[in-house]
Amino acid sequence: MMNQMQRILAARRLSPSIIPPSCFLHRRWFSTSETDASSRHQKIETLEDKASSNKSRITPSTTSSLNEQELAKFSAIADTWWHSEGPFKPLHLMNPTRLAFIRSTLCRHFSKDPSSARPFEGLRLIDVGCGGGLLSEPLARMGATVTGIDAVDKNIKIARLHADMDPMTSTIEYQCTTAEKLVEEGRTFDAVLALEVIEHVANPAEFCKSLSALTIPNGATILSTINRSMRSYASAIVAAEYILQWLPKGTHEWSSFLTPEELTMILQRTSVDVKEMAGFVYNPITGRWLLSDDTSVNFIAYGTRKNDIGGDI
Ligand SMILES: C[S@@+](CC[C@H](N)C(=O)[O-])C[C@H]1O[C@@H](n2cnc3c(N)ncnc32)[C@H](O)[C@@H]1O
Ligand SMILES: [Mg+2]
Repeated sequence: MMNQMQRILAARRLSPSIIPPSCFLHRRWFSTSETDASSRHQKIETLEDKASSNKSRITPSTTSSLNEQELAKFSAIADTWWHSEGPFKPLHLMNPTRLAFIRSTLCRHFSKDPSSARPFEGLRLIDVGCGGGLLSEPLARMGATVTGIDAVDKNIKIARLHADMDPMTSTIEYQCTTAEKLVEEGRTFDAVLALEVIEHVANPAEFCKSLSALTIPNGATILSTINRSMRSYASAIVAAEYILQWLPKGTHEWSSFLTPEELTMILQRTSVDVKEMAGFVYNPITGRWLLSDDTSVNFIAYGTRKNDIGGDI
């Protein structure tokens, strides 16, 4: 019998029919100066041409993913990464739920035993935008060889200090750098994860291009973010920042959010096929996050990187 997780994942398996027409594209997929329809259209075609003419090798991104204003927000609260009641409380609470999705999808993808204590043994994972290492640490405990990168040096210092307190996590390679720089260095990983990062980068399409280039052919890519919906405005911004004050005011820009369809399309253009998606739903009574098929606010996506000859695993 299917358990709840399997049912959700099966329900969210994506078909190409959900890909929206280009008229629904969000302006932030493209550089902010290019807002007129014709230049947008040209940019889509250029991306498509590149994708089809060079499926096997994604050219490194020439655009920086850094948004200095966003980075300053994280730098200002870097000391609080491991305060479970501080500004990162929602991420602490979300961790078991997102790890359940990651364990389930990566174990299936790499034919690993999900009931093993160290199912990720032998896998090289990168946690892009790792912050203080909330995700990198459990991934290392699950046996993965983990690289954690973040554009904020203070975050990396905190992450390293914290990881060094436990021999299981002291093996994590932390670096203050960006995905695009690692692409230039020719680094690749079995799986690339970027959780709650894309809504803070300067150019989501270029950022995804770098994530794809960091993923080995037939590897896995996992991203989580916040949907651009009326519900997310009410809960992720009004409630979380102004009413409950879980997050500092101004943490999120609603217009920077991507819908699941937009994220799917961006990833598809960078040779990553989104296979599964799930929503995270907060239960205010239990104080827990649950995996759900409701992707209207928080959601997570798992995709596979096409292989060099254009096929899929
Ligand atoms: C909301 S936090 C998420 C942290 C971590 N991924 C997690 O979920 O626990 C976003 C992180 O992304 C980092 N970041 C933002 N833009 C980045 C970029 N272009 N390259 C690398 N890191 C970035 C920030 O410094 C911050 O630590
Ligand atoms: Mg965020």
